Amino acid sequence: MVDKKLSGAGLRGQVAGETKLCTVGKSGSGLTYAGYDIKELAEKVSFEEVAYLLAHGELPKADALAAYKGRLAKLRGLPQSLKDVLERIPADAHPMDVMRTGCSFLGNIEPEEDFDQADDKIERLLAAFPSMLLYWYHFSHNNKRIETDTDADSIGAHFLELLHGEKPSQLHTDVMNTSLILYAEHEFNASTFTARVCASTLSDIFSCVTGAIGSLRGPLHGGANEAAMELIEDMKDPDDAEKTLMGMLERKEKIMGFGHAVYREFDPRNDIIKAWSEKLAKENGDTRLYDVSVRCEEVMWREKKLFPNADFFHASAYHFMGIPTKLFTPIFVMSRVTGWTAHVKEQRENNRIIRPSADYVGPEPRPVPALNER
Ligand SMILES: CC(=O)SCCNC(=O)CCNC(=O)[C@H](O)C(C)(C)COP(=O)(O)OP(=O)(O)OC[C@H]1O[C@@H](n2cnc3c(N)ncnc32)[C@H](O)[C@@H]1OP(=O)(O)O
Ligand SMILES: O=C([O-])CC(=O)C(=O)O
Repeated sequence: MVDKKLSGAGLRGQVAGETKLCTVGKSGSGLTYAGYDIKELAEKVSFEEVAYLLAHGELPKADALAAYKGRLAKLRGLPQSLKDVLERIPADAHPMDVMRTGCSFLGNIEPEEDFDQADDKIERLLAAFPSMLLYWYHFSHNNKRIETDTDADSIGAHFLELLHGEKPSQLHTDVMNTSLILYAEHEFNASTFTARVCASTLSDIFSCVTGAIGSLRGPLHGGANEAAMELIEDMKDPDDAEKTLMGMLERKEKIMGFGHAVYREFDPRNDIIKAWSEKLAKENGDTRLYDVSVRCEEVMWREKKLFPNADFFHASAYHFMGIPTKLFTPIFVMSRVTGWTAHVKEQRENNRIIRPSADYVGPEPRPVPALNER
């Protein structure tokens, strides 16, 4: 991977701390979790193994994995007071706001009272996020109070089963597994940095994750998968896609799902999710969304040397699995909570409060005028 000139505003290229968790754009395919290449992880392991790796530094042995999955499965239920809160959130709320409120409320009723409870709280959040999201979704949209316990063997399958009310196919289970792996961790991205700043004040883990959800919500970060879907859904065919994009580029509009703050030539997660999107398109028997996405990729590279990031082909892949667009970014939360919380633990292990400085560009010192003189 070619080194990108990283400088300028947005703290770009500045080292803000150390991590053992992840490298972005350094070597090989450009993304590793605890030394493991993302491509190999996506091919060989489950999301739960990646979650364990991020929480504990090593991949689990078979018995540790079985115990971990067993614990997660038992933590899927929601307390009545949390269900009551979720029932008060209107159907037109953004589901990312539901995740943020759900996380924050759980921190009230099951608080982290001591840092040695961190692993238990991380497992609780990981297990409860899909339940929170879909309990709210079905109540607010279908007036239905769903049972959030399932016997699904994975978080991805649990999510799909709660969403659709039936067991997912193997293909859909595999796509969700890969998607959750791809989104799990990404060094000092904006939401993770938010979590680390919060952790550096020695705050509790629910506060760190609640803040991170707020940062992920924006369209320049996790919200781009939804924005990408809104872009491609109206494109009739590849030629229409090309025409739309050329117009947007001419008007200097941002194309969501393209570009990256660190990668320069490609995002290593793109090829992986793109391949799954193609498989899903074929299974669906309607490849329009996949075909227009491929044309968008070609046009953006030809015109601007911009490439799809992890979010772009996730849009079509999720759509093919019948996932409503507004639930796309919350799936990112269900996954990235593993990375965020691993960073919180890492920050706590070697902490100094994060407190940078600013260049002052305001007025020179001046006297305060009286109210009637302003
Ligand atoms: C999982 C994730 O969070 S991945 C990121 C998801 N976000 C998106 O997809 C939103 C669209 N993309 C973007 O806004 C940006 O590429 C970001 C926020 C991801 C990175 O921002 P930066 O690091 O500032 O981008 P970078 O320095 O590479 O930008 C270089 C130039 O390309 C332009 N550019 C970058 N991305 C895009 C895009 N998607 N569409 C159009 N132009 C773009 C920038 O405006 C900039 O032009 P300028 O120098 O004339 O201002
Ligand atoms: O690293 C970033 O800036 C954004 C990103 O791709 C991620 O968080 O997955």
